[in-house]
Amino acid sequence: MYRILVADAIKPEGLGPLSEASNILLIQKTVEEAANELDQIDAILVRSATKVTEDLMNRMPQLKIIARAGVGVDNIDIPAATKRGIVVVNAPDGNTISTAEHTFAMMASLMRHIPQAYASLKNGEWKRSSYTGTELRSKTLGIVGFGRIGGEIAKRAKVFGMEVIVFDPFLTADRAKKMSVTSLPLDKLLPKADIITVHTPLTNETRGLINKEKLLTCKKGVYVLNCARGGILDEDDLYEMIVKGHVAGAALDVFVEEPPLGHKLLELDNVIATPHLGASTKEAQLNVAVQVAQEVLTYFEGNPVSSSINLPAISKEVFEKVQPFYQLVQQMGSIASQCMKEGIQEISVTYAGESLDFDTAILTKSLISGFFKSRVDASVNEVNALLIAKERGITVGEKISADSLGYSNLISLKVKGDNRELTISGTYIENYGSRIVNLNGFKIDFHPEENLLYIQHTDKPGVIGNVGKILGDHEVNIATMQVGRKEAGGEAIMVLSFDKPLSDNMKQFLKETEEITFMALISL
Ligand SMILES: NC(=O)c1ccc[n+]([C@@H]2O[C@H](COP(=O)([O-])OP(=O)(O)OC[C@H]3O[C@@H](n4cnc5c(N)ncnc54)[C@H](O)[C@@H]3O)[C@@H](O)[C@H]2O)c1
Ligand SMILES: O=C(O)[C@H](O)COP(=O)(O)O
Repeated sequence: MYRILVADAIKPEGLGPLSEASNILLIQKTVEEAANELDQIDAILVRSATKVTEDLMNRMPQLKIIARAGVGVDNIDIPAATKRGIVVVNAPDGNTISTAEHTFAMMASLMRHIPQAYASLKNGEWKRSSYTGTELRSKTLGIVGFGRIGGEIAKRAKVFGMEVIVFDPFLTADRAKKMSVTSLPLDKLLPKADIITVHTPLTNETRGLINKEKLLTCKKGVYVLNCARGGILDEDDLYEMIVKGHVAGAALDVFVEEPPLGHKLLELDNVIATPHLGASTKEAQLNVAVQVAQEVLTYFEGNPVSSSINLPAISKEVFEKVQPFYQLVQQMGSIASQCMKEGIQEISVTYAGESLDFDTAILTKSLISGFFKSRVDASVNEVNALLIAKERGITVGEKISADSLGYSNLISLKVKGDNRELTISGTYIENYGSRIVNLNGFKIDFHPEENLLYIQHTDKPGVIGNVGKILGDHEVNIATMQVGRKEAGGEAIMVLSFDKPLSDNMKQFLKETEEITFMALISL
């Protein structure tokens, strides 16, 4: 049973797939309320309110996945999660439209003094001339951070007859052209814009990105908006620039400290604000809840997630291509690890075949995690597998080969240890499943089952029969048996599978067969 803590207000209607799963228990409590059961929690679902710190992770030793029902992950300590092998996922586009619409509503409200006029009217006043506004048409809008939300704002601004200039260091010329916006460096954008709106994530680079020095380069009378994250616009500097009259007004949905009770910016008449409402629509909340519920379910079903922050992101199309090989590579890694109980120096993986024509990095991570699972105490998965390999001084390499030896796909692994080397190749055959087709240079063909025994021996009459007899004498039922050899009378291998795990004692009995040169019990 997986225990999932829903620590913030996430729309229950969107969590249907999780609440319906028989192996999942949803616990709707804050971190404080769940203090006594944190050590049993497998997943945590949050919005921006709960801070998922390293300290909290230390109190949650079973935690496997953190799901952010929204975009910004600045409330989650990603490096700490990565180190512990905890997957972090978010809902990258579920609230894009809502936030873009909110920003636009804030912009119109700011320019037309709607909140101030409304408050005045409610107060029994009728001050028409005090609230003369400014049109949006023909104004230049500067968008800093031109991702999903920035892009949606640009589309709306164009319809309002605004000129749109943008700054985003990662923006391609192609996307700028497609979106009909002018891309400029920040120092060129700031003096040109009548209104500036920021839509970057909060990172070390963007914290204080728009500060006093930058605001002084803007037009006198500029309007600024922050519906992204508190701190991208430096709050103290903004306050000073508004008080001095250089900035005409600001619209803020987010603050460094939330709630910003008693904040000096809120005392200014030309600052309008909302309590972090960008994503607060019925639609966005349903979208983000559905997205993270699906991701968490996918994760607990043992499949690769598609919107992970600390794993390479994969699209639905790539996900479908990756999925058949995902378990195969983990099993190959695990077989190699259990056959090589010694210090390892190098692991190299080769991918061949047309059906592997995608970024195979996720498969290599899955393979390495399979390799380490039986070796390290720490929880190991695709998130921290490469880190664990690096910490242990193991070189991991990945290559593509044109030669798939007639298979539609072929994944080959070579592990170099202190004393010996091991090679293993596997393929995935549609409607047939995973097959191991080569082990240590021996052609073989077996399905990686749960309980396996690998035997290397001299090819002599009677050896196979002897192994069968010893197992039979001890009432061990062989489910399948595959044999392979390079040449008659040379070295040969057997791979046997069983319905139940084989006891270590059996290994002792089998060792008495002098032709056996190597043996490994494998459990997958
Ligand atoms: N107010 C709200 O309720 C609300 C809702 C959703 C998102 N957000 C915030 O809005 C941010 C943007 O969301 P999005 O969905 O558009 O994300 P996104 O990832 O699609 O876009 C962010 C853009 O910022 C750019 N960027 C990164 N560093 C930059 C820098 N130093 N200078 C300029 N640009 C930089 C990136 O290249 C990217 O294009 C989120 O990170 C989140 O913090 C707030
Ligand atoms: O980053 C986001 O998705 C927004 O800031 C929304 O935050 P919320 O889920 O706390 O409303």
